[in-house]
Amino acid sequence: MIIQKIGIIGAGQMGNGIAHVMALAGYDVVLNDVSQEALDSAIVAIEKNLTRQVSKEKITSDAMSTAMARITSTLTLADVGKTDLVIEAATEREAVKQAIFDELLPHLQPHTILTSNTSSISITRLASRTDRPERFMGFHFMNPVPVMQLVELIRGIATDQDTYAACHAVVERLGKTAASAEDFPAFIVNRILMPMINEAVYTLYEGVGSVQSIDLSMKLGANHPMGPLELADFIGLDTCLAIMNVLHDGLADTKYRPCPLLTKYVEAGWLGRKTQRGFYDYRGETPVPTR
Ligand SMILES: CC(=O)CC(=O)SCCNC(=O)CCNC(=O)[C@H](O)C(C)(C)COP(=O)(O)OP(=O)(O)OC[C@H]1O[C@@H](n2cnc3c(N)ncnc32)[C@H](O)[C@@H]1OP(=O)(O)O
Ligand SMILES: NC(=O)C1=CN([C@@H]2O[C@H](COP(=O)(O)OP(=O)(O)OC[C@H]3O[C@@H](n4cnc5c(N)ncnc54)[C@H](OP(=O)(O)O)[C@@H]3O)[C@@H](O)[C@H]2O)C=CC1
Repeated sequence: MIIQKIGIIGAGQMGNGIAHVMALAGYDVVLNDVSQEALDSAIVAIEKNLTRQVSKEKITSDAMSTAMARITSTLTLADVGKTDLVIEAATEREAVKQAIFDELLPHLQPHTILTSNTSSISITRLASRTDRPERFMGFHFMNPVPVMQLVELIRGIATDQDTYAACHAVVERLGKTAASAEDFPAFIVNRILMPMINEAVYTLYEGVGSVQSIDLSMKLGANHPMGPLELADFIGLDTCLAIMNVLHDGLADTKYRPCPLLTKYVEAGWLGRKTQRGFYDYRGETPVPTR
């Protein structure tokens, strides 16, 4: 099947990154969110990130303006229904995603493929609540989307081969690489990455190291591009906690117990970069550790 028009639900850091790479690859994009403010900030972020690519001579300014012209934004989910492929990238809460699908389904064309960028939630369970489990799958980008090469593709129990092949072809047109993951809690990347981040928070909680020494150790001692606490702030502490809860509930093993300190930060609304405060405070010129 030919995919040309792509609907993206949720215009946060992932939604805007997905819109960016899709438009640059020549797809028409319809970007949806619940607030005009979120849509406006997404367009500003896409412009800024494309400009960065132009200044580094990765893309031409013509390619940038063509890509910007391919993106339309809307507050109405019905507009998203008129696309060939929908990628849901709203907040990592199952109830939020299910409510979106309930509202979207009556507007979808019969051929539309429905996918979720979820970091952890069961694709089979999300699909079972829709009218098209065979045309539903996980389409999991990594952050920052314009930079990271990988996309995890996750089949639910009912996903058919045509759907998988169509999504795989989109990943190839983006110039990215697909890895196939089975539908178990948090799939591959987050099954491995998130317990490491959670362990870094325990290391802080138990006083083994400060924010700075933990991040420095993993950057200089294990050659990670970002320390685990810096990365947690980058991903969003609410998203990290949500993923740990899915692992803990779904695999019923205490090794996935979210660190109480991670819960405390989320309860404080200190969600990392997106709220300007997390394990670091980003309100000044340079990030300052909060512990
Ligand atoms: C939670 C989940 O479900 C799954 C996940 O996504 S887990 C998170 C996965 N992501 C990671 O692990 C990211 C780890 N961090 C990194 O790889 C790097 O720190 C980073 C790529 C984010 C930034 O790298 P850096 O060297 O510190 O910064 P910087 O030099 O500014 O950026 C590197 C390149 O990316 C580009 N870049 C960074 N962010 C960008 C963006 N949003 N849009 C476009 N380009 C971007 C820069 O222009 C730069 O390009 P060049 O190499 O051509 O110069
Ligand atoms: N952060 C990361 O590193 C990664 C995240 N993901 C996944 O991508 C998804 C989005 O994450 P991320 O972009 O980081 O989150 P953000 O918090 O940055 O963005 C989520 C966006 O979804 C919006 N939203 C909430 N409810 C609805 C709704 N009913 N309809 C439309 N939009 C809605 C939010 O609006 P408001 O703010 O007003 O609530 C917000 O703008 C999650 O499933 C996450 O697990 C996947 C890979 C990496």
